[in-house]
Amino acid sequence: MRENSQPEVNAKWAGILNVENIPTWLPVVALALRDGAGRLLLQQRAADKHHGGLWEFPGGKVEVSEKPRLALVREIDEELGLVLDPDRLEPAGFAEEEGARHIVLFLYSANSPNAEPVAMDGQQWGWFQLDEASQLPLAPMDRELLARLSP
Ligand SMILES: Nc1nc2c([nH]c(=O)n2[C@H]2C[C@H](O)[C@@H](COP(=O)(O)OP(=O)(O)OP(=O)(O)O)O2)c(=O)[nH]1
Repeated sequence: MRENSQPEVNAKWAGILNVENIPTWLPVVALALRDGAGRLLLQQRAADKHHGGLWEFPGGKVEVSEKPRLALVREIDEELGLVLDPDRLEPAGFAEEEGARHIVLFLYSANSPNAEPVAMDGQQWGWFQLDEASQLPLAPMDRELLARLSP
């Protein structure tokens, strides 16, 4: 960028460049995976993490330069040993959480009648009908998204 002789103009550009370089929100992707009986796979967050002990859709943060659905394929492989086809992930809504970090959670859905998940991080997980899932202590965004899923 060419230096501008006016200091206030330089300061304005510096501000714009800062905004571009510092993310103001954290993109997270998660999966509403259903088995052959229409049950949802949910897992419990580790006690020492944000929303520790609460139940969530499996998934995680989207890394820089990673496309959302490929980030989800990576996370599901890492967490549950399941390899998904990115083309079979359907957008299923999103939710936002204000806080020290502003999180936007993008939910995708997929069906996998014969999935055999493995808890790669030793986390608790299970298949739940929608009414059973709503009885769990869920992370706030997950409760909101669960309510919007069709039966
Ligand atoms: N993966 C996932 N994360 C969720 C859900 N609901 C929800 O609030 N979150 C939050 C928890 C975390 O702050 C963030 C996702 O990060 P992550 O799953 O990679 O968790 P992490 O252990 O690396 O997170 P952290 O220790 O940095 O808090 O989104 C959900 O359904 N799935």
